[in-house]
Amino acid sequence: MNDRQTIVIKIGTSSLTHPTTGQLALSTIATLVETLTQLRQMGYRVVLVSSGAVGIGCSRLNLTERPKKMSLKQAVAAVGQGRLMRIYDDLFSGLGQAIAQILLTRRELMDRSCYVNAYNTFEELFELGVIPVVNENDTVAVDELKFGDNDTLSALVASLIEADWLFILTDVDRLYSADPRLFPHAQPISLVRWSELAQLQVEAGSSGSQWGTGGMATKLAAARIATSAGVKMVITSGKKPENISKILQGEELGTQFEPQPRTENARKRWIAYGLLPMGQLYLDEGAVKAICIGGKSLLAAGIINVKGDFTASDAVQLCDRQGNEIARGLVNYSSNEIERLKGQRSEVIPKLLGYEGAETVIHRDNLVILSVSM
Ligand SMILES: Nc1ncnc2c1ncn2[C@@H]1O[C@H](COP(=O)(O)OP(=O)(O)O)[C@@H](O)[C@H]1O
Ligand SMILES: N[C@@H](CCC(=O)OP(=O)(O)O)C(=O)O
Repeated sequence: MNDRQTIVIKIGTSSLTHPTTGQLALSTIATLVETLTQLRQMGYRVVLVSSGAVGIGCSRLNLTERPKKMSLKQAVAAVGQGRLMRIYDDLFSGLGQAIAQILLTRRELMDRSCYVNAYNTFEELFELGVIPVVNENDTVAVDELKFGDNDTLSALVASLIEADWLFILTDVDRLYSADPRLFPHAQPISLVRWSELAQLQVEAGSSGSQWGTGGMATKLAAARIATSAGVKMVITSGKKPENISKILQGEELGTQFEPQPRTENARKRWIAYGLLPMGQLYLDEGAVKAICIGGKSLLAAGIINVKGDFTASDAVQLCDRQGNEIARGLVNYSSNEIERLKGQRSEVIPKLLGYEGAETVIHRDNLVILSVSM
């Protein structure tokens, strides 16, 4: 019973194309389309995040390796994205399923009004019975504003639309203790509990093919984002898209990542995952306990170090003394001001800054806990 659950499916280049020739894996794509159409008809709200623009663009232009120069990669992606959507629209249309193209850059998720607008657009598409097909807008995404990989993009989209599931389809059947291509005795991992994820130790090497980008490291980063936002994430084989339906029916396939209970509202999720942090604040043990356990605001007295160059209202990462990220938040002061305030009691802020500023460095309403490293 899905009671209109929302599922996001990400499929990587390594599943969409042949690892050596770069040719399209048409049977895999067709099975994926059939599976997603069936799920949509069952009442699920379905989003497909699809890589492949660069890989398919290379194939179309007879390039034998993935471009390295940014401008060439963007040009090749522009060629491939059109063909990718043509392939999807031909197959989905054959089953009577309408699709939409959504191209995103980090910028769209950083601006609060854009974040809300993107959420509303997805909601309208779901009401129309459409399956959105999402990719990074490679043609315009510049380095400092790229998601970089579609594992991260898919996790941020799943958080944005408050998805119940995120399926990451790749060219291995699950996460292993090390790359099974290189370590034949690597141990399969079937379940990762929320409390284990922060300390999970695996050899998460790079991509298994020249066409992939993320490798397993970006999939673990995606798992941290998704599960923190209350989304259950599964890594499973892209060669068997039908596994999605089996997993939704309770079969324990692939690697399943347990989500933390969804407690944060949309605004706090935007703070935690939509914004790019512009710096770091390092806290002493008392401050970590106050914000993680006590749910309190961050005061200057608990700050031991500041890194980065940011202004008031920017997003920053909050780290413990060892540098482990524990939270994110919107600051009330610039990095230069916090450098002067750190370690000081709130009463002396007006004297130190020469004006009556906020009593807190980050108010608890603008603070999102990501993990508790006590
Ligand atoms: N610990 C690990 N467990 C499983 N696969 C791993 C691990 N470390 C590295 N890999 C490699 O990651 C690859 C999947 O990443 P990638 O090639 O980027 O796929 P995609 O294109 O689907 O994102 C696998 O083919 C595998 O070779
Ligand atoms: N936007 C890029 C995505 C790159 C990417 O993340 O690829 P992959 O690691 O195969 O999921 C493309 O479409 O090629």
